[in-house]
Amino acid sequence: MICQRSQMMDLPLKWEFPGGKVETGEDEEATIVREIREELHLEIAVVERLRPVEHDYPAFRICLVPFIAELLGGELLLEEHADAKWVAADELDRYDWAPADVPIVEQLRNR
Ligand SMILES: Nc1nc2c([nH]c(=O)n2[C@H]2C[C@H](O)[C@@H](COP(=O)(O)OP(=O)(O)OP(=O)(O)O)O2)c(=O)[nH]1
Repeated sequence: MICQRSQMMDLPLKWEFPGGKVETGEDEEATIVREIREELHLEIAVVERLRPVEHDYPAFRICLVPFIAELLGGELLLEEHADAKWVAADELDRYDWAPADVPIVEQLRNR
């Protein structure tokens, strides 16, 4: 699943993999499960951790930790994003990605 950031967010209208920042005391897997629940109203189970990617934006550096997850349930409701789509791995390069995501798109396309 790919999501389009809203006009109100940083990196407006760029596509990303849904997620968010780790909170104090939380591990990375708990973060992705919580963020997907909060942002999309979906329940997931983590299946695999992919290679993390570091990226320098003009104002900050980010480390993105990508996961493959299984969808367990829920009804999709977009709390923050402008759009969400299910796309095949070979369609990922048609979207205008947040720059930090480009190496993750490559990892997925090469699997
Ligand atoms: N979730 C997510 N964020 C990404 C991706 N690529 C990318 O550059 N980012 C950037 C955008 C943001 O600057 C940052 C994630 O912050 P966020 O605003 O989504 O996190 P959050 O939901 O925890 O929000 P907040 O607590 O700061 O309001 O990472 C991506 O694929 N997914």
